[in-house]
Parts: sequence; C-alpha cells; structure tokens
Amino acid sequence: MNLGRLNHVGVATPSIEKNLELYRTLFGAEPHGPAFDLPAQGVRVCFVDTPNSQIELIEPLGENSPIVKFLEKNPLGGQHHVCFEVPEIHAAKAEFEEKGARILGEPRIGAHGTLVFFVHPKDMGGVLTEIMETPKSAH
Ligand SMILES: CC[C@@H](C(=O)O)C(=O)SCCNC(=O)CCNC(=O)[C@H](O)C(C)(C)COP(=O)(O)OP(=O)(O)OC[C@H]1O[C@@H](n2cnc3c(N)ncnc32)[C@H](O)[C@@H]1OP(=O)(O)O
Ligand SMILES: [Co+2]
Repeated sequence: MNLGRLNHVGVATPSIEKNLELYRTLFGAEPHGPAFDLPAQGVRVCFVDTPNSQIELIEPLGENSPIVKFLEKNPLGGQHHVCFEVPEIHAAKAEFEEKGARILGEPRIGAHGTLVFFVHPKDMGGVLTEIMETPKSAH
C-alpha cells in the first residue's frame, strides 16, 4: 500500500470557537463551514482549509469522548492526529493488521462521510494515525 494524500491534521481543543479566533486573527483564515457534531465519534468538528490539506479542529462531545484524556494532559489543546487517505479501507485495515499494527476499533464513518480507522500511536512512532477511504467525488 502506498502512502496516500495527507487529508488533514487533527487538532484537539477545548473550544473550537476560541481556536477559530486564532486562525482568523493570525492567518485571516475562515472555517470551511460551520462546526458540526459527530456523536458516533464523540467529537464536535470544524475544518479550516489550507492550500494542500485541512486542519480538523475537534472538541469533546460528551464525557466519553476519545479526546477527554488528551485534553486533561494538554489543557490548551494540541496536535492530536494525522490522517492519510487510502483507496479501499478494508484492504488497508487487513494490511496494517497483517504487519502487526494495532487498529483501534472497527472502521466508522468519519467527518468526510467515508470510513475511517485509527492506528495506535505506540505502533506509529508516537503519532495517532487516522486512515480514511478517499471520497468517491475526489476520483
Ligand atoms: C472527526 C471524526 C474523525 C475524522 O473523521 O477525522 C476523527 O478524527 S475523531 C478523532 C478522535 N478519535 C480518536 O482519537 C479515536 C482513536 N483514539 C483512541 O482510541 C484513544 O484516544 C487512544 C489513542 C487509544 C488513547 O487512549 P486514551 O484512553 O484516550 O488515552 P491513554 O492516556 O490511555 O493513552 C494511551 C497512550 O497513548 C498516548 N496517546 C494518547 N493519545 C495520543 C495522541 N493523540 N497522540 C500520541 N499519543 C497519544 C498516551 O499518551 C498514552 O501513552 P503513555 O502515557 O506512554 O502510556
Ligand atoms: Co480526523
């Protein structure tokens, strides 16, 4: 499997609104669209476009959110994960597993409407890595 396009860098934050204010003030950047809830992933999400990728701002949604512990350790927020695209999610998952990388849960629908899964940071040099099926409209 080839390393696909960097789809986004995930940034955890206690407040999407406050983080957007930084992008506005320092870069003159506006969000791609309004923030929205993804209950299945336990996060509220908002994207900021860059010329070649996106910043994904994620705020906890509920006390069982997967980013609660991260924010306890990093109260200001911080870089949380990177996300690479693959053409076929189930083939990618099988290949990662065959190579011994731990996959966190089953593929789920992510913020772009396609299936995603996460590779444990301890099996990826300390970087939590999201693998995402390329949206069909991008072909
Ligand atoms: C918006 C939807 C979707 C999209 O479509 O883009 C998303 O991006 S959702 C993003 C949020 N979802 C997830 O992160 C799901 C996967 N994450 C998990 O399963 C867990 O968060 C985790 C990575 C297994 C961490 O478990 P947790 O219980 O939260 O914390 P621990 O303290 O037990 O962590 C264990 C170990 O891992 C280190 N760690 C935790 N998070 C990160 C991180 N983001 N980057 C690097 N390392 C991380 C943590 O420090 C612990 O290490 P040790 O202290 O050395 O044991
Ligand atoms: Co993500």
